[in-house]
Amino acid sequence: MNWDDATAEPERLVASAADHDDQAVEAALRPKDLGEFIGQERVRQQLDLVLKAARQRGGTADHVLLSGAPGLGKTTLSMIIAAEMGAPIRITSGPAIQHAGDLAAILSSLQEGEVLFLDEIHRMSRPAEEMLYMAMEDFRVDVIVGKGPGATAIPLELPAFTLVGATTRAGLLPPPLRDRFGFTGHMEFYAPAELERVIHRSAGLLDVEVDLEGAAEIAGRSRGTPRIANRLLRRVRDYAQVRADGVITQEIAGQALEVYEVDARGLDRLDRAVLHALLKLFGGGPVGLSTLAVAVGEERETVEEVAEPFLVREGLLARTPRGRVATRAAWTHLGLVPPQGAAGQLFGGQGPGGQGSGGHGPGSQGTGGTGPGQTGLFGP
Ligand SMILES: Nc1ncnc2c1ncn2[C@@H]1O[C@H](COP(=O)(O)OP(=O)(O)OP(=O)(O)O)[C@@H](O)[C@H]1O
Ligand SMILES: [Mg+2]
Repeated sequence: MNWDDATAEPERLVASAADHDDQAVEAALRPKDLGEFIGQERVRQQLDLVLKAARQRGGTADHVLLSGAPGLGKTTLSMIIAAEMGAPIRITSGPAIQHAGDLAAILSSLQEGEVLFLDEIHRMSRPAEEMLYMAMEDFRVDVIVGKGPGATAIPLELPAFTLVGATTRAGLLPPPLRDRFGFTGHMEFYAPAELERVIHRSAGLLDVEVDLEGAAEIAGRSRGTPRIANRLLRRVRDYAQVRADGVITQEIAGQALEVYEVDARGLDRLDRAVLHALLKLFGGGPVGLSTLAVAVGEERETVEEVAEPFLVREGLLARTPRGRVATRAAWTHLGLVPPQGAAGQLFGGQGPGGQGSGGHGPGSQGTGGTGPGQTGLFGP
């Protein structure tokens, strides 16, 4: 399999970016209004107020910026904003707008009150971005006609519109752009119980039967991401249909995801290969990224950008100035016992496996430290 670049990521069942198959079904699975949208309580409540207030005033809603990891529902929410405002929506993306002229053409063709959804807004070109500042603030743009000393700026009035910008990297937005949004919603990863609701809802729409434990099993492996939950549900459905009576139970979900190599915590083959190398070959680290990548037989970038973010988020791996280090939870997760004196065993991490103050665990011999991370390399 090819993990070499970002485009390879969707080949993974646990990739957070949409693949071809997702695109085909996502439209059908998208919640249509705020009431149907699961989780993200804070963003949902705040947005509800913003939209209700705008409706009461009979005006257009303030510009909205949505930030968060792929697959958490930014596109879905932008469509909901338009639906709640009873407004049409125009969808485009930062990379599609390379020239200011492209943006001017879109803006000038908007209807009054229309929602303009600008996905990956952090990837817009500079000149387009500058044009957007004025458009957002004054509903006006200056279109430059001609070149050099003869160029003139022709002011163009725009209809009032609501810009909904989406980005996976809010930090990459220039402050002047960020400041022009009236409301910023930061989307968080979903709790397992919320993902269970997503799965039950999607199962209903896909006409699949799933019981409570079956949904919980899939939710636990979905990395906090509705898109992954929906994808795993579809794969488990296949298995249930071919190998069983079509009903998704805990047992069926577990068996199916074992076939697809997605483990109980949502790690796939690549994630486990990285952890396995770190633990078995380097005693838990610290080890440099390049060395680790060679051991896994992958590119440095693949390990760093594809596997590590989730491992770090899960508290299984830590990036330290001395190199990559496995946490206690990593040893537990792979069912391994840390060797004596390994640095990795002294790094507690925050994972559920990182208990280790009791003095009887495999990693707590010796030094009398009261908790993980207090001795050895990472001690005071
Ligand atoms: N809160 C939610 N409730 C139910 N389903 C959801 C929710 N959020 C997302 N989904 C489902 O997850 C899938 C992905 O959502 P969406 O396309 O909105 O993500 P995104 O944040 O725009 O991702 P990307 O950054 O890749 O564009 C959709 O099929 C949608 O139905
Ligand atoms: Mg999207």
